[in-house]
Amino acid sequence: MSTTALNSTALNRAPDPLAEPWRPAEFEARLRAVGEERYHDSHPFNLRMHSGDLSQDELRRWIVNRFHYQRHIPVKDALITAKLDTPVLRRMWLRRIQDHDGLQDREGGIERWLRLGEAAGVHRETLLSGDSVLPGVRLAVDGYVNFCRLRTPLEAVAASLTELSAPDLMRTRIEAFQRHYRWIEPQGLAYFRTRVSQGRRDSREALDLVLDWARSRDDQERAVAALRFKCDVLWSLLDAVDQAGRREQE
Ligand SMILES: O=C(O)c1cc(C(=O)O)c2c(n1)C(=O)C(=O)c1cc(C(=O)O)[nH]c1-2
Repeated sequence: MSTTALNSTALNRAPDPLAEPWRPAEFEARLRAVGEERYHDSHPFNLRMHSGDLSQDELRRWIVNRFHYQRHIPVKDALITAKLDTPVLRRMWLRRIQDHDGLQDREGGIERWLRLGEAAGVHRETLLSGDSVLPGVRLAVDGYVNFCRLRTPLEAVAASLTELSAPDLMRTRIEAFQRHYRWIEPQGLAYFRTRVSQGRRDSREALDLVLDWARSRDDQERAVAALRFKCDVLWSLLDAVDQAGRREQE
């Protein structure tokens, strides 16, 4: 990611009241361009994952640290749900919480991630304790949760639009795991399989809301900036995981 790209995360810039809103197609293209430019599928750690270059320790470290992100997704979705003012919208967002938490014990995305850990030889107690979560990962996840706590519903929902790019990444990841990391038991990949269809549905719904809500140019620019910020969250998380591995090798 270039420095210019980082500096353009203009979350607090002054709005230009005279700026014309972008037409819906242009607005959508600008949102999608953010993902193409800075989604974490092109982070060096993900590239190494996909080409089979990660050691068992590195992959396990990623699973442990990514669990910190996973377990906070329903927390940030609860914060968003509290900002939505109709039953239809709250039901829509509540389903996301249920996708992760399940409707009962031993179900849902968090449980599937715990099983991914077990399939890779990481005890669920290790994941649940959170003891080995890296400081940079904690900060990145806190950043995302607090963003959704403090910003408008439009910005919080726009931040979730990284999920436009997630289903393709899930498919690449499943293939990479099957080819290069056969020591992980295949049933552990259920998390990623489930996210392909969930991510498609969630991102479609979120995109429709953002296109509908952001009518002024200022709102549209805020939505784009929110999505850039979220890309930075995912990128920083992987930076922390990547650097911990490099430190260990020194
Ligand atoms: O593994 C990934 O690369 C990845 C990325 C993202 C994303 O793009 O935000 C999510 C997920 N996974 C994921 O599993 C998930 O449940 C999820 C929820 C959200 C969100 O912001 O609401 N993003 C993502």
